[in-house]
Amino acid sequence: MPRIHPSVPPDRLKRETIPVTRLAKTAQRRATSRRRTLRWDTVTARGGESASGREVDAVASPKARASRAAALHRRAAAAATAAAGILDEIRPAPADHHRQYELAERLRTAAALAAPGWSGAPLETLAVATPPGDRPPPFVRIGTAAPLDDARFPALVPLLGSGHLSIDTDARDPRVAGLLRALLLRLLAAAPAGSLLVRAVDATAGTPGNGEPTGGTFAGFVALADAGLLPPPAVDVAGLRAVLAEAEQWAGAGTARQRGHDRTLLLMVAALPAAGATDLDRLAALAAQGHRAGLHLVVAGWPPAGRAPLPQATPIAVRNAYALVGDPPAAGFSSPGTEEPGGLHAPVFVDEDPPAELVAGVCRRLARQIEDGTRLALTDLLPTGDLWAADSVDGLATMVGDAAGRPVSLGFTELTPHWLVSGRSGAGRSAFLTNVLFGLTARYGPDELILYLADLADGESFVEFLQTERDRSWVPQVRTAGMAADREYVADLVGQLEAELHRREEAGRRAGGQRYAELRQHQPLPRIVCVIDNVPLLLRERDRFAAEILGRLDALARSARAYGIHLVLAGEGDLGLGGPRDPLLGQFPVRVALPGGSAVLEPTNDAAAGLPVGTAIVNTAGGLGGPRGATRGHERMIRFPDPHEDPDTLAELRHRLWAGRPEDAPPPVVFAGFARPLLTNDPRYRVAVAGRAHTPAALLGRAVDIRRSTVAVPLGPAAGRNLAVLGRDDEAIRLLVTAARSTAGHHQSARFVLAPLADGSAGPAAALAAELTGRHQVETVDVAGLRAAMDGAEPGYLVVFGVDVPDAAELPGDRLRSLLLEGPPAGLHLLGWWRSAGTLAGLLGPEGEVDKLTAVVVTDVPGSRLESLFDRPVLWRPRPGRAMLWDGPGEQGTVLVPFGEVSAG
Ligand SMILES: Nc1ncnc2c1ncn2[C@@H]1O[C@H](COP(=O)(O)OP(=O)(O)OP(=O)(O)O)[C@@H](O)[C@H]1O
Repeated sequence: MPRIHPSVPPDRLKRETIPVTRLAKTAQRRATSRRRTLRWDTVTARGGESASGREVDAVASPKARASRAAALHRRAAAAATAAAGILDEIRPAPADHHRQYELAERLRTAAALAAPGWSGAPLETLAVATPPGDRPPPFVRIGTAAPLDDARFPALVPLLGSGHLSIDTDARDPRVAGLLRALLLRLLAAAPAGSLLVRAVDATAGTPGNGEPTGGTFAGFVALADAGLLPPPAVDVAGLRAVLAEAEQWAGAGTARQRGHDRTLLLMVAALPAAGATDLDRLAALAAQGHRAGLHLVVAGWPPAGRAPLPQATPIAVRNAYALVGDPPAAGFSSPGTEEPGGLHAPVFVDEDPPAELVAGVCRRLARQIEDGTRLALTDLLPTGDLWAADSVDGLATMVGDAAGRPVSLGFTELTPHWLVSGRSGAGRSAFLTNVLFGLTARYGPDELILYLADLADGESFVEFLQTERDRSWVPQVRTAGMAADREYVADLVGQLEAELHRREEAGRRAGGQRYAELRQHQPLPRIVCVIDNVPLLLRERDRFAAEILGRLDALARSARAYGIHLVLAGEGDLGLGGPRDPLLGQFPVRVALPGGSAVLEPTNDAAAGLPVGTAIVNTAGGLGGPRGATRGHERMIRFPDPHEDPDTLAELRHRLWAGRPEDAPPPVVFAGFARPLLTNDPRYRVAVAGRAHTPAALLGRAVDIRRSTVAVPLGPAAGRNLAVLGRDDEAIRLLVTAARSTAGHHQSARFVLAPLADGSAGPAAALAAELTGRHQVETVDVAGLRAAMDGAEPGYLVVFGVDVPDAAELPGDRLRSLLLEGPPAGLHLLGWWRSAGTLAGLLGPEGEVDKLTAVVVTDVPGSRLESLFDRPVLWRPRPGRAMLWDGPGEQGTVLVPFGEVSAG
């Protein structure tokens, strides 16, 4: 049985707390005698149980009896009011100063033992860093008891683990509000983080008649809401009922031990709303039972009119200057049997409002500790059993996070084939996608799942899935990955998916109209997931290219769903895909809104407003909302882990996946838009220098495509097999040099005539000559020498730096033209650099068709200036590190990354 001052027997406390002054003694005697009178009167008025009362009643008429009863009642009420006033003024006074001091000293010592630190020390001695105890505190301080002005001790009450507390005045009285805040702060700060959950009822909070929202009594504790420790208070009867229902569930679940956890639920009622009798009954019933099940109540404003004291509660009565503390449940401040229960015989000055910064600091500390303690890890989203245990015939599914403690799974099926993921930069989009991709690759093996990954934003993406310098492992389901990808890369990726879709449709048709699941019975047909991040960069230009790719995505999304091909489009805002009614969006029923990602939800759905990083709204009905507050079966708010928090786990998982790969599995083909390919590393160049290439070719760079194809201009014996490099920048000169160098790589020995006609070209030409000399015949010539070489028609390569410089005017156009046409069949090819499109276009015959004369690679000349050359609109926006090649009739052009500079040796 809990006692307030364990080292001091309660009867002693009572006996030794004696009135001190004569005046006080007299006052107390008067009060006692008045109290007796009052009791007699009250009994008479209620039941007429005195002998005299019964006699009078026997002879009087009912009317007279009624009016006498009313008079008695009025008298009794007046006497009660007067007595309360007098009692209020009387402070129980101690009798013997010396013993009072001694006793107070002993009680202080006892209190320090019973309620150390947060639960009992003066608030001004506590700081945010003051450590909590190792369990919720059984006693808590409510203020300072002062039997004498200078003999004080902490007033403690038993609460958690044993009973409740009621206060006769609610939090509209600022002293009560302060006491409640102090009490709550002490309890929360003293208990280990997360061991004490609080629910609050506060009719002073909410939006009162003036329309101004108020945070109410516990506004300062708001930081605990996100941590789930103290949700916003119930402000009305509906809220009260919800809290009561939760508390009843808690209490109904049995003792903490039976529930299997040792958390305590504290229900703080700061001010009751206009509750009905049933609500009050429920509250009283909870008090009667709850303390055995780890539910404790602090109810301010109890008892309401006509109600009994709160069961199992220590009552506090607030008076003008101090409070009176009644006996705790099942334990008096006096020894049982010695005297009638009378509570603590000393006035108590209740704790004042704690400093706001102390409250805020403690709440932040708790929220942080809870967050740290409940933070999810990537491993929480991974399967617990074997890797690759799932099959994808009916769809793919993976855990994407947790909603209120329950795992949330999201999938790719025919009904939910494609996803849109939106969030502002830094909102955890990569984190979310990384979780999803690892979740999938851990569940579905390479024969069940293939991944294509692309990110249009600058920077390294998806590196966790790819080989790096230090770690040569990779995730075997990944076929290709494009980082800092150009839009041409994405167009090629879409082309790859279109081709695969076509292949699957064809197979289905050939098999008599079979769909995916049936087709899989005869052939391996992994599901394909293609993730494209930063989609707005794909559509930024709003030109023909963007319109075309949107149309292709739409068509792909429509048909691919039935053939196991799935798209995840991610980025900021609405991803540039158009308004919510855009038909393309209809193909994407799954919407994931990260912080700042509301645009992928319906405009009226504000579920994603104010999300913190690490959370998302997952909606499987195209972003559709629903009535506010209603449960939405199609929508969840999830928390998800930051997978990069534990790089070791990521690396370990990648190694496990890699170790399980099929023997011949090639690593993913990686395109990094910010990197320069090197000629010496190029597979086609290596084949050439090994003497295994059939036709000589000028190698220019790597295409911006998913295969990273080498961009080559074959220089066979057909008319027009020449190369014109068009541009004014250094890139153009470098391209010419690379073309010559790579062509040389195809020959054991060949003849190269270098003509550095343009200013500044002598240096590159000399370097090239030095490189080629030894193995090849190299001549460096001027215009006259070039003309001679043209006329001589000896097989070889004419490498001309500046075909259209003024000096070269001596080269007649018709001679050049016939060289381009007739030279190659005779083994003489021109690799020439032009600075403007006009002179090159001047070589065209009346029928145009530049491809008959030469392949053209362009650097910094925009498409609008190329129309005269190609005789059609050309889509080319020059940009650093990129060039475009047209080789062949009607060619759309291939965007390439030219090889970087490095010696061919
Ligand atoms: N679940 C999470 N919980 C807490 N922090 C997270 C979580 N996920 C990501 N973060 C943090 O948020 C920051 C941004 O994460 P991430 O790189 O995934 O975002 P992003 O939206 O892809 O950003 P960007 O577009 O700028 O690359 C990182 O510092 C990361 O550590």
